[in-house]
Amino acid sequence: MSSDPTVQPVPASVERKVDDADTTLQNPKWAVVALGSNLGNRLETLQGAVDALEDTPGLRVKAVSPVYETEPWGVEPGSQPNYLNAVVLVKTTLPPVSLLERGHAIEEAFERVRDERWGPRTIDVDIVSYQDVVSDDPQLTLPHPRAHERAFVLAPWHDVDPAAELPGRGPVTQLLAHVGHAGVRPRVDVELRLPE
Ligand SMILES: Nc1ncnc2c1ncn2[C@@H]1O[C@H](COP(=O)(O)OP(=O)(O)OP(=O)(O)O)[C@@H](O)[C@H]1O
Ligand SMILES: Nc1nc2c(c(=O)[nH]1)N=C(CO)CN2
Repeated sequence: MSSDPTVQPVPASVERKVDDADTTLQNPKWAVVALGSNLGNRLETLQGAVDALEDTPGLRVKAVSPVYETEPWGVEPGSQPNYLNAVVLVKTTLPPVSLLERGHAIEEAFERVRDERWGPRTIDVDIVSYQDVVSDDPQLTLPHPRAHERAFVLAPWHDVDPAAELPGRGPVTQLLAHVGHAGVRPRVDVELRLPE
């Protein structure tokens, strides 16, 4: 019994939202993040992005792939410098859109300039997949709509998780066998550190 007029009942919709948030916080999800750089000190920038991801509240970097030297995909051959690419496996309590926002903030921190489609960039942070979420929202399409055709994503991902599957597309092993390794080669002379 409450006679205090300032105590309002909590609406069921608010209770549900709080419960959902609690469930998310107790239930970290796996996500796969692809990193690419073809301007500036590419390796330093990739490491900076890995460290910035790890510095994110609610996110832990669980695995960092080998680094690949890759030919620019989707543009005129020779029109851009080669990329360094890598893939990072993370466990996070952030919802997908917050993970995307964090990726954009990291791109901004590295002064990425967006002018042309698939233009050269200091850093690109793409959300390849978020658990088994499938979404065709253009702001955040999951899995990434072009990941299945990109050896520069599939090869490093396969290295850190050979049993991985791309939701709706199938096992990464099969997708990689289909696209082949042309234009991507492991850079065994360099590596990214898994933050401590
Ligand atoms: N899975 C995703 N990961 C990252 N961005 C996404 C994703 N799905 C949709 N987007 C949207 O795509 C927009 C453009 O992203 P970006 O500039 O990184 O594209 P891009 O890297 O040049 O090309 P691509 O999308 O082919 O990798 C972003 O602002 C973002 O809202
Ligand atoms: N090799 C390579 N090519 C690309 C890359 C990339 O990361 N690596 N990213 C692109 C836009 O996301 C377009 N083309």
